[in-house]
Amino acid sequence: MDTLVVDHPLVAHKLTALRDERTDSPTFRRLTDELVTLLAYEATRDVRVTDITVNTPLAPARGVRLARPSPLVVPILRAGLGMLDGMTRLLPTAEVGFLGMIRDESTLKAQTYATRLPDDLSGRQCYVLDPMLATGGTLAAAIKYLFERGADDVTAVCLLAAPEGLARVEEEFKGTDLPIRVVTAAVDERLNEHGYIVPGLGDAGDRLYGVV
Ligand SMILES: O=P(O)(O)OC[C@H]1O[C@H](OP(=O)(O)OP(=O)(O)O)[C@H](O)[C@@H]1O
Ligand SMILES: O=c1cc[nH]c(=O)[nH]1
Ligand SMILES: [Mg+2]
Repeated sequence: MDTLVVDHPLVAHKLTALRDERTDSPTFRRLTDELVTLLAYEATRDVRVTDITVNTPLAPARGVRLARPSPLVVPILRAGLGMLDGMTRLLPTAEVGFLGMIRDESTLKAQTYATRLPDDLSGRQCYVLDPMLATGGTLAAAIKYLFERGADDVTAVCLLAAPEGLARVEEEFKGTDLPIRVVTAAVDERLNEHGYIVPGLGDAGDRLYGVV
């Protein structure tokens, strides 16, 4: 598994504002959207393209277009929804599939409560969106699900990751040669006793959409 921490002053600036407990929901949603666009630029560095030629008003020019089948973007509900627009702004022709997952806050185990994805993901490049990679249980289950359906390349785009979560995902897929990448704005210090990322930014879903 490859991990890329996007080192850029604009990313750091927006992430700092996102962490601030005084940031309200509308601002949190806007900052998430802006941050994802910056992360998506790095996350799509290996997006597959096909060589094509177009005619300019002067002459033929060689270039590329996104290869088919188009990439599949998979936000993990609920918090991952806050990242969808920022990602599809860069990949407007991508298809979007949905995975609804929630972590049981007493056992910290992830449960899947909704799936809406193509059955056959053979040959698909997938981009999983979830702001928080904490224990890694949610992301590991999501990646497993996509590979079981035939995906051959998965990139996860996160806002924050914990070292424990990165180690867990790495461990789960150790010994396989499945291409997995995690792109994140930062790797924080640790998890606390409740499985929250410290210093983190709190509960991303609640900060985006309110406490339910
Ligand atoms: O790495 P893990 O320990 O599995 O935790 C991370 C998960 O927790 C959060 O979702 P949550 O379960 O709070 O659902 P929500 O998006 O509906 O708030 C977050 O968005 C991840 O999906
Ligand atoms: O820090 C954390 C951990 C899990 N889920 C969140 O939203 N935040
Ligand atoms: Mg939540």
